[in-house]
Amino acid sequence: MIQFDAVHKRFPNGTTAVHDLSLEMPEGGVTVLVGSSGCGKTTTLRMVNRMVEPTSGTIRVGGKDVTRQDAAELRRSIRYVIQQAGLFPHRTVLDNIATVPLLLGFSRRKARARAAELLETVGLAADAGKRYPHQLSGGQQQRVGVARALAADPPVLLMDEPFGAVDPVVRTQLQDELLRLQKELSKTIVFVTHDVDEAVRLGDQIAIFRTGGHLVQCAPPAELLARPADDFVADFLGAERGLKLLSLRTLADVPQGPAPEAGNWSLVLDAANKPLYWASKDAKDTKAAELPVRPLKDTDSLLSALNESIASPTGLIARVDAEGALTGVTSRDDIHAHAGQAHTEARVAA
Ligand SMILES: Nc1ncnc2c1ncn2[C@@H]1O[C@H](COP(=O)(O)OP(=O)(O)OP(=O)(O)O)[C@@H](O)[C@H]1O
Repeated sequence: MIQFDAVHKRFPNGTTAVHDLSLEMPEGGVTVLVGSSGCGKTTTLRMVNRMVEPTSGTIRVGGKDVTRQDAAELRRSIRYVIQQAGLFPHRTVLDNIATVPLLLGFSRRKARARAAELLETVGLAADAGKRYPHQLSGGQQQRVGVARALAADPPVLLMDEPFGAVDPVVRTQLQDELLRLQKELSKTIVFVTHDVDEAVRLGDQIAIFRTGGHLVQCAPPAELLARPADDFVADFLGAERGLKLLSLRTLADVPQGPAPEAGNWSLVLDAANKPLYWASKDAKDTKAAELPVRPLKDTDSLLSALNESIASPTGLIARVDAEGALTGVTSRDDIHAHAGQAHTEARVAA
């Protein structure tokens, strides 16, 4: 657990970057810091491992006041991942990752073996290890950055806009990878981002700051979206807050029925019962004789389901199991009803 208790940071030029911050970041959870530019997110992050010293107040990691600990030692148990990955350009990827195990006293052979393992952990092919950072894409470099941070097996990871410099598709992949890793490793992660969707996706709790280093609200994503503390938070989360909330709910609880003949349309399956497309039985409708179907699994979100039900010519979504075989269909009305219920529940729980 990381605890901020009445922490204040005023820089020598008179700027107050963080104002009277009291905040708990639970062990093994992801706390995301968001807010407008210059609101003190990075300063907050950097105070955890003493890259910036607070002017007053106390920060404890695992119950220990950070100012009473040796800064170098502290930084070994708290790794820092930044946007451009911060790799050494003249060292191979493997050597970049092995840097930390070497510092920790591993032999060269063991350090490289550990680095090779980590390369695999973050989803990179073994041959990427022989390349130099500039020979990798931005997304791959970012994975190397994460692998290097994990090399010391630190209990705490500080991540400052780590996925800010990659395109949206790669960004989603990196977020998936982080969520997968986090399920296995349960690190205490503090993550700074400008992207509300990223915050909702990754955060166990989200702390929203406003200019002057004021914490406005800290809550789990569903609570924040259902009950923003004030207009600032509501504006920050955006007009589609309701839809964002649906991204947190899965289809698992939504009932499904057998695939009916839906008006002029029927769902065509292959031999393994996998949905292929919607087929029109109307001979005049030749232009739209076949329309694509995007089947969804129980783990898909209510937001994807809503989206798909709007796109579907029948208003029905096809539900499949892990192998992709049809399990049933769900109507747009059922999805709407569940979407409404998700909102009511979130408001009541908040
Ligand atoms: N070393 C410094 N000296 C003086 N002022 C600083 C220093 N570092 C940061 N600041 C100021 O403190 C405030 C908070 O900065 P910080 O970098 O923590 O904000 P941020 O929320 O991370 O911003 P961004 O989203 O733009 O990265 C800003 O007004 C910034 O200009």
